[in-house]
Amino acid sequence: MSLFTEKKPVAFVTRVETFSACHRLHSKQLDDGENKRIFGKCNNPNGHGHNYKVEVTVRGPVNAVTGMVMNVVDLKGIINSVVMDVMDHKHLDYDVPVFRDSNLVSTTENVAVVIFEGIKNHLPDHVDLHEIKVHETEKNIVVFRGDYE
Ligand SMILES: Nc1nc2c(c(=O)[nH]1)N=C([C@H](O)[C@H](O)COP(=O)(O)OP(=O)(O)OP(=O)(O)O)CN2
Ligand SMILES: [Zn+2]
Repeated sequence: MSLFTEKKPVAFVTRVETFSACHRLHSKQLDDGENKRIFGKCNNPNGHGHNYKVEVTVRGPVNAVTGMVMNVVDLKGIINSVVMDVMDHKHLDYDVPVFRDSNLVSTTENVAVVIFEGIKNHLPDHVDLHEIKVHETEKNIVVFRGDYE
């Protein structure tokens, strides 16, 4: 079988970016005691910071002419506008509208969901957003693939 003559290969492409941000785990839906009990030291009003690593993985057919699912330069531009411009060197709870103006707690789970929802509609029609992986620390990592219960 020769390449591309019978079936189009489908590939996954990942772009990695890092950003620095601070936050505090605190739910507006809970009182101070419950916040302290659930979030412990992470509820400290002074907040704390992380160097987040975000892996954005898209899935699509490899174009027979360009050899690409999509140009990673274009993917980088999308990540810059959705993630870097919005979250880098920011306080997630006070500076990022989706957290500031809602009841969302700035957990890594919610950061991953926010990034997924922000990126998915910017992709070309033939490309799907497969996965967002957010490393809050080297030990704490969350994956979101767009699944809802
Ligand atoms: N399910 C989640 N649990 C926690 C999250 C989260 O996003 N999702 N986040 C935190 C805190 O933000 C905290 O920064 C991480 O806590 P921790 O792992 O305790 O961080 P340390 O660096 O202190 O960990 P060490 O064990 O000392 O290395 C908490 N929970
Ligand atoms: Zn934290």
